Amino acid sequence: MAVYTHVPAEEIDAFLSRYDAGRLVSAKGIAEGVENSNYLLETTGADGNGHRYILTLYEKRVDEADLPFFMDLLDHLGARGCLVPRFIADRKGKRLQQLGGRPACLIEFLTGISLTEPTAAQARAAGAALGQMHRAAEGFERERRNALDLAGWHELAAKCGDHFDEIAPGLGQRVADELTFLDAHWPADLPRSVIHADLFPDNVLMLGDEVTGLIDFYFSCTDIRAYDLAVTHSAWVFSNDGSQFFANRSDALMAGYEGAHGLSDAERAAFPTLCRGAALRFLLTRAYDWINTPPDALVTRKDPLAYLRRLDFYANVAANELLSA
Ligand SMILES: Nc1ncnc2c1ncn2[C@@H]1O[C@H](COP(=O)(O)OP(=O)(O)OP(=O)(O)O)[C@@H](O)[C@H]1O
Ligand SMILES: N[C@@H](CCO)C(=O)O
Repeated sequence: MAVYTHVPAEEIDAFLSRYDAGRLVSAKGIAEGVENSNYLLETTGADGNGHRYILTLYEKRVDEADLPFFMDLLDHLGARGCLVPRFIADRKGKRLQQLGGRPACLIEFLTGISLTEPTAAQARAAGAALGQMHRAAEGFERERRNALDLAGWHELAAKCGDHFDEIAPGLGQRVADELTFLDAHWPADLPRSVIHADLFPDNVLMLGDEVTGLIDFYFSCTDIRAYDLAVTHSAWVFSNDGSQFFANRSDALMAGYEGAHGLSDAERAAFPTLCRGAALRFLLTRAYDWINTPPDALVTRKDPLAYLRRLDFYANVAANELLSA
């Protein structure tokens, strides 16, 4: 589920009256996602022909002060041909509103479905879309620190403290050892740019093998560009529980990215380490949520061990198994 804030239809209709968007026909809470409250709105449309929008109410992890960064980024990417949803302005030009006591935005609806089990062809298309996004991001001047960088992982690990071993015996020591490895090996001088930082299959809308939209930029930030590919790799090329690695998906994702953007020798050399960092990042956020979300909460907790398995894989794999020729 992801509707934390329930807003009556009359309030949504009144909210819509500030926009050239028509009147509300229906509002449905969207079950997918865990971070924010999302509604799919059907309206009569400004021209009476009917229109769909996404209404997002920002919950715990999105800081309202960051929203202008995300808005400017999606404007920049959209203007350069990326299929990303724009934030819609009301008649006074305002895009950030308040609704149900939360910061709220009306957002362009994109068609397509989120995948749960991508094929190799779909992984190739996702790799290409990420590469195109990185190209389109060139020249974007704004910066946002990645709160979930190596320093952030240390902070998160310290917050989980003794609770790691409640998830799996020995997990605390494994995380500590991995942080020691990454402190010693994390690359310092690779190209940086704005990155998506969470391009999981559920954040890529597709029709068949074609990407129709990249969504959920709420972790986007400035960091090592190839780390974005490592995050995407960790999310697209394993079974959900992390126990199986699919070489065909991995080769396709990497080939898709290389065709659209390319990797330097230094980025290729650092790629296995970047993947270890990506696996640790999601292991840590999932472990933190696991420890801090009651088992009977409405939201489904994501399994941290699915990312421990990926971490083990990346720590042992030969680099050439990850990098297509
Ligand atoms: N612009 C859009 N167009 C069409 N559907 C969208 C759009 N934005 C969101 N959705 C739908 O809403 C769902 C949840 O959106 P989103 O992933 O942004 O939520 P979230 O709570 O921020 O999620 P997450 O847990 O992935 O961080 C998506 O899986 C998708 O089905
Ligand atoms: N993509 C994240 C959750 C949302 O950021 C995960 O699967 O852990």
